[in-house]
Amino acid sequence: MKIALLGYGRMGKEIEKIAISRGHEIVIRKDANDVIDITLADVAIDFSIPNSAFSNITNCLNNNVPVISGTTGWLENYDKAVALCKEKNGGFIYASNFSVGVNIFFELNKQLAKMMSTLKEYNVSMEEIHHTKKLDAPSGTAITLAEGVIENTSKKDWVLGDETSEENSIPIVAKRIPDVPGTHSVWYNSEVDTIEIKHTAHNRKGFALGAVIAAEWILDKTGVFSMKDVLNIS
Ligand SMILES: NC(=O)C1=CN([C@@H]2O[C@H](COP(=O)(O)OP(=O)(O)OC[C@H]3O[C@@H](n4cnc5c(N)ncnc54)[C@H](OP(=O)(O)O)[C@@H]3O)[C@@H](O)[C@H]2O)C=CC1
Ligand SMILES: O=C(O)C1=N[C@H](C(=O)O)C[C@H](O)C1
Repeated sequence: MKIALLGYGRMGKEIEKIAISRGHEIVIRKDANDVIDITLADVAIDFSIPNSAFSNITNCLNNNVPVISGTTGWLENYDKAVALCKEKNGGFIYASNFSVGVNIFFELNKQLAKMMSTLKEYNVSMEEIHHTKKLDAPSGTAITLAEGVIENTSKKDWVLGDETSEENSIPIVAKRIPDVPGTHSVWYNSEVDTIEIKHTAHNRKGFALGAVIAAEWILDKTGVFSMKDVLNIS
């Protein structure tokens, strides 16, 4: 499969290694100002920056190239990307986190939220820790975790910061520490105890492998999908 890497930074380079090891060819490596012909690729994988993800995705969909996006911090335009994908009968997957482990963790988080939903003595909060080069906060993964809690409890939204006076908001603390690939914790605190679930990425290989698996999976499909579809998690 001929792959376009839209974003050739930390993730683009990690994806390249895994894609080549699985027998694929990288035909485009695009950074900020590079002009490319996306039609050279069978599939595109976008791990770029918040300001460029949407234009990269629309370029793919307008040219009938299925696209996987892992870029975070651009979701104000997600619905427009979905609409364009449907209009063009294209293929599109966005995931805030492509690793198998985090996608299992997302399901665990939803199950736990369901179990905690009637226990009013517990307060839910979250923390995400990433490297200091990260542009967005909170992380896309933390937002997905918060959405999982909101779907299953009376919580209505999330706020960035360690405290909220809003009973219906989930506080998310974002910490930046050199070289941390990504650590996410969800806590339920009561006066008597704490329940904690935590996912720690040891490196970027899991994100990259998930993105390549998603690209292989979408090649012969049209529609808007999630990593849950790719991994067949029920
Ligand atoms: N969903 C997931 O599983 C994961 C998501 N991410 C997300 O992926 C994104 C990238 O992360 P990471 O690789 O660490 O970041 P990097 O900063 O290392 O890489 C981003 C790259 O995008 C390039 N870029 C800038 N503008 C454009 C453009 N218009 N088109 C294509 N590329 C462009 C930058 O080039 P230049 O240097 O020239 O500006 C840079 O090389 C982030 O949003 C991050 O949050 C990260 C890990 C996992
Ligand atoms: O920027 C990163 O590095 C990461 N970003 C994603 C996010 O915002 O959740 C996924 C992963 O945690 C690494």
